[in-house]
Amino acid sequence: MTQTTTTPIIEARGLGRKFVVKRTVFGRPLASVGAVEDVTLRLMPGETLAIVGESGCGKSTLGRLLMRLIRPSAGEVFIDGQNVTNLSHAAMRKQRRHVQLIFQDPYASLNPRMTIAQTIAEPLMLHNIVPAGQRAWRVAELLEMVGLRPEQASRYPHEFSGGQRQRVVIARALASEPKAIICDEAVSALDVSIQAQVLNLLKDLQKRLGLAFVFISHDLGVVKHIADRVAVMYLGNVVEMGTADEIFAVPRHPYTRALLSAIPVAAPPSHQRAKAARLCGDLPSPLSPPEGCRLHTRCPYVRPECKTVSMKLDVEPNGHANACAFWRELPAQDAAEVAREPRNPKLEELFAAFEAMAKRPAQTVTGG
Ligand SMILES: Nc1ncnc2c1ncn2[C@@H]1O[C@H](COP(=O)(O)OP(=O)(O)OP(=O)(O)O)[C@@H](O)[C@H]1O
Repeated sequence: MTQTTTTPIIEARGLGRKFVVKRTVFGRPLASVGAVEDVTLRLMPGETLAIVGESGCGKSTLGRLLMRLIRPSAGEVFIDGQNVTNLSHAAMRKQRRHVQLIFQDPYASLNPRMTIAQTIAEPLMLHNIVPAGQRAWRVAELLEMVGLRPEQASRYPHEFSGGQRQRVVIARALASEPKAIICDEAVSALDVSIQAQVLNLLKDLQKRLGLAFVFISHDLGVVKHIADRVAVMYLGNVVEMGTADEIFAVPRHPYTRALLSAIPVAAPPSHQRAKAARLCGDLPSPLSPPEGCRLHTRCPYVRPECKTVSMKLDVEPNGHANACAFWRELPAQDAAEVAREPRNPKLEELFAAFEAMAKRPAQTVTGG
């Protein structure tokens, strides 16, 4: 079947995943966690969709569902137009070539007994991408693409820094010639300047290869500078989704406002501003999430109806979606206050470096 360029690389329709966390002595499920509930989204070619939210909100589970590493309990996943929800293990292995995953800890995802050349050549062999005689050449080319030197191919992971190891992981992901890469907290463990370099590399690769990214992160400061669109998650649900520009300029959902107001700021927020966006209490247990709107137990704008409303996304004509049934009635000045928050100077530095590097000619990396 010929695909048009408008076919999403990944599409989720009503995707859900429950994990049984307690069973009876006879093995029957007693308690389960709804890690992901009724998520519908699309990743288009060449775009970056960020998935953000607090720890435990279901970001990683959603990432694994999107590449069908785990099976959904509800809904469907399409990769490059093909429904992969119920594909067998073997068929899925072939399809997975199109979507690769990068984790936070590059050391854990590299085999310490394999050289970098062997590591990168593995997917080349597995998917039979280039003939055996051309593999060394392709490994060298991939190393250069991620800013490493071909002569580093014979080294082992422990001989590299954290940033260089993440580059190796990216080279291995690229070896499969994917259409999309899911980056699960891919730069979170790196320090600020190395983060800037790796983010810069990802953006550059996107431009050159037309790659799409799902960028899973708890760090909104980083997301703001890499994402085209953002999906905000709370207790397994997407509560707001829109372009990065809109989400950061006019956050609709109270949870998005709270997340934005939690970005570290240079000056302490005014009492007024902190109150406007502050959530009350702790994150409820995912074992027994609140009925109605999941946020109602913590929302500063809560009203009695919130205990019974559904979490259905209200989609505006421009595609911006948000799950707060009363968002049009929330004080508009609160959104403006949060959107105006000054940013962390350290992050500003990161992005300045980012921009400056984008203007420089490509070079190989000896340090980070
Ligand atoms: N294999 C599993 N078995 C049982 N519960 C799980 C499993 N994987 C995830 N969960 C639960 O599902 C929920 C979502 O977890 P997930 O790791 O997807 O969240 P997250 O937003 O990625 O968090 P973090 O940023 O801390 O990784 C959590 O309550 C978690 O405890």
